[in-house]
Amino acid sequence: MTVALHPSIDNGVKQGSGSFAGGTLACKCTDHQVKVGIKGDVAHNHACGCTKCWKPQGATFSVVAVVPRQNVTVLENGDKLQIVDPSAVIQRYACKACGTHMYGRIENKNHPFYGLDFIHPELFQEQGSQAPQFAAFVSSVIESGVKPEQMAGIRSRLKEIGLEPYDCLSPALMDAIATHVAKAKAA
Ligand SMILES: N[C@@H](CCC(=O)N[C@@H](CSCO)C(=O)NCC(=O)O)C(=O)O
Ligand SMILES: [Zn+2]
Ligand SMILES: [Zn+2]
Repeated sequence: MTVALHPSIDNGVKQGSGSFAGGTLACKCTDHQVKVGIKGDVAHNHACGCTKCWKPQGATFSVVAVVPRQNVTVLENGDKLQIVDPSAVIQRYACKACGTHMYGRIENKNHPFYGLDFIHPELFQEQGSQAPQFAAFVSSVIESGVKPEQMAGIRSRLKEIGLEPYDCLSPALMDAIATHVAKAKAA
């Protein structure tokens, strides 16, 4: 049986249009949906195996990307949003009724990713946003109950669909973090 990763990539990774102008994220409620407007395309879209990123029912990975925080606007039913864990680096705003994470925000101005919000592109009502580029925090799925002996199959399936598996972030993002830290130390 094929390993299930996430419904939006289990049948293969669908490439983005390359000209996605933005759209609206909607939560899973059947009425009074929380809606969040996003300007422009997402960046660094990836499958994430960490325990903190929101996954739809039954998924092993989340699919999460970043956008500039000024490109994120709560459009409807923002009163249903609450921060999942105020002590986390990424403050994830979730719908109180259905649990869907609508956006995650970093408030620490010294964090390498300050200024970027984390969103889940599968919640777009529109098609064409950037496709996932890699898989991050792959070993972390064990923390959610995946057996270590399943990891070879999971990594193999990720590679098969074109998502290189990493146990932290991609080399490019890890380099960006290290560069930020080095500059902060030098200052
Ligand atoms: N093993 C841990 C890893 C959690 C973790 O460090 N997650 C990253 C990536 S989330 C999006 O890629 C992170 O930056 N977390 C900060 C936060 O979640 O606030 C686990 O699985 O929990
Ligand atoms: Zn909801
Ligand atoms: Zn994550």
